[in-house]
Amino acid sequence: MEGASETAEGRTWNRQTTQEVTDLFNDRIRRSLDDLAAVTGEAEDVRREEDFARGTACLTFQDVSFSLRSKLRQQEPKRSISFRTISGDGTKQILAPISGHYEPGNLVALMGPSGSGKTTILDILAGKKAPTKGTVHVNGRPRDYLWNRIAAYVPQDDSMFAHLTVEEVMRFHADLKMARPSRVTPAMARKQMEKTLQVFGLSEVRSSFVGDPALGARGISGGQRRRLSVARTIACGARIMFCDEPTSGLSATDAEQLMRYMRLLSHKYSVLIITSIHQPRREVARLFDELILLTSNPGRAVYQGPLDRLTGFMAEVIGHPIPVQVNPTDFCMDLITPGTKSARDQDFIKYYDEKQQEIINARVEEELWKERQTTIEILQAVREPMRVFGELPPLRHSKYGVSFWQQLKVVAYRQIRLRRRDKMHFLGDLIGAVAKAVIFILAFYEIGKKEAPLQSGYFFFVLMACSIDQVKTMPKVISERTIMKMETSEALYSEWAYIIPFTIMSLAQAIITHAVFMALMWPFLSYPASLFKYVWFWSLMVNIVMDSLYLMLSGIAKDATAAQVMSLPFLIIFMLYNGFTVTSVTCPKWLLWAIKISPVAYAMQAITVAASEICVPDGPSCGQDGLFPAIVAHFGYNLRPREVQTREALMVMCIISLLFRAIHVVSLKFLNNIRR
Ligand SMILES: Nc1ncnc2c1ncn2[C@@H]1O[C@H](COP(=O)(O)OP(=O)(O)OP(=O)(O)O)[C@@H](O)[C@H]1O
Repeated sequence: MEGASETAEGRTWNRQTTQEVTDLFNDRIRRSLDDLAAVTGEAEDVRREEDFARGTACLTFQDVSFSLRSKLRQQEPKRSISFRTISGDGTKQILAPISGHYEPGNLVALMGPSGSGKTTILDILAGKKAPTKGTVHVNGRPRDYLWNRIAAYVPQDDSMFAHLTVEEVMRFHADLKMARPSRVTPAMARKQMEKTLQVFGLSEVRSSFVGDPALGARGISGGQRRRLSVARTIACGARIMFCDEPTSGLSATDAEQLMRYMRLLSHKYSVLIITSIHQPRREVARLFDELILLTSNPGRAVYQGPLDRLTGFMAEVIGHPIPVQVNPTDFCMDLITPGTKSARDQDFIKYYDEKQQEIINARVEEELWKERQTTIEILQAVREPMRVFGELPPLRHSKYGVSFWQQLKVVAYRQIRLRRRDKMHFLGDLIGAVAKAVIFILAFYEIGKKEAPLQSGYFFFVLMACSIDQVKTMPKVISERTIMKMETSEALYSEWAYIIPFTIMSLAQAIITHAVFMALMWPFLSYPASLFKYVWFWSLMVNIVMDSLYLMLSGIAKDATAAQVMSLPFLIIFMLYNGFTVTSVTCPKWLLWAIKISPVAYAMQAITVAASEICVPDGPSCGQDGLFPAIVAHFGYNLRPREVQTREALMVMCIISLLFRAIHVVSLKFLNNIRR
């Protein structure tokens, strides 16, 4: 198919039979694997596939730097601070200005000692972190809203849902990033995914759960998680990829296989891949085309250029020829790591500042003026060869690869699956509801036959139990949030596609478990059935409002401990000013607002008033002592007509709940972003 006219071929191919399309597709898959076997790191080891190497993107960055406001200045004596890292205005330089230009079809290694700013520069180039100064351009233009459609990022930590299989993780990403041509059947897509899994050595574990050692959920190994993290990103078909230490935790053989595939990808399809890596062995190092060497204190570039020129550079410029039997990257790292016995970082810096920087700056200036494809043109070009396999949906002018409905469908389906799989989550809730019901039955058995004041105590404790019921969900919601943040920062889906199904499902779960609690407990209380709807409804309302509170805090807080601490003032106000222990009669006037916003107070009032009407001396067993009217008066529940009270209670509870949920949405969108 190489070299043919795209439109002519496109028309011809579209007239092909389904069998021919399938054969073509399978042939491509097979050839990819054959090509991988040929990757050696020699020049021309990989042949560029012209048809599928369209839509190319180069990356240019100019004087990119990153600094932080430093607290060290106030804490440490001035002499102990390196003059190079803390400037006069108290900022700490993490990354000194660096410029560069990288062409498509290159595999670029980013190396440097720990803390030299490799992650920082990757984050800046990938658009995860704003630089303090400097600009990043793609094809000579600032990155636009379509950036995440052509770029992908593999972070250092592999945050994934424990209860998804390897295959499902892969499919989730592909379904949200790639539009599938009409004649590519699910079976064909699966075959392609299997190829990727095979390349990454994951075929054997394709049906295994990812797992999470922190949660005690068994799953694939750490190295397999790392490979999956890279594989799912690669499967998204990005034109520029950033990988933060993709080989960490991998065996030498696995690391080599991974980097060989990256070389294949970059050379065959003209993808630009920039990856940080810690001292690769010789066989891996030779797979890279370009090298960016950084040193630390502060992080700064000391060499930028082709990797195969490193040996000459070391001998001629630095005056340290690389011994034949020594790994060149190990040798370099020893020299550029400040503070070591063999450190020659100052020689590197001197040469870089005096000679190399000027050449790089001139190149960057020149490249920025060249006319290249816009992002939308890149996306159009990438689609063209795909027409071989059928029609594609219209190109979306959006940062997301698929429509909102498709995002919603894929994300909701995953959430349903996770809830179904994470049996302990739902079952735990159900068991909790049953246990709570048993405790209440033991404590309040036939409470309906007892004195009215004791019955008020029962109402109060039901509401208390419903108030703190959902507090346990916060740690889980926060850990899910981290994954969601990671995924939305990659523009896999919008926050709404996560929030809508999440809200519906957590609400449904709360309603079901609350109903179980109430239904189990009620028959043992000797209350008339007519009171059930009031106790059930108002305690459910309290449950829902408090659930919104915990969700809001889970969106705002940095971690679960912070969320629990932040919940205390709310719990004190809502649960102390509850119209029972503190009533509108006993409360100081200036604190009446606390009762006015407490959902527990409204629910307590509504249930007691309903009980006073149902539980009368001549009526059902409850309230035979005739004390309910006195209790209603004592707590000041009779100050306004019941309809007004009900309307006000519903309004306040709905407003508070909506307010909390709105803050939850805003915080999910804007707070706790990944690496900003
Ligand atoms: N937001 C931040 N707040 C505080 N310190 C930061 C921040 N970002 C970066 N740093 C500091 O900047 C330095 C460089 O960090 P970075 O993670 O980029 O280094 P690295 O080369 O990737 O390190 P490693 O190889 O250990 O992953 C480190 O000392 C780090 O603590």
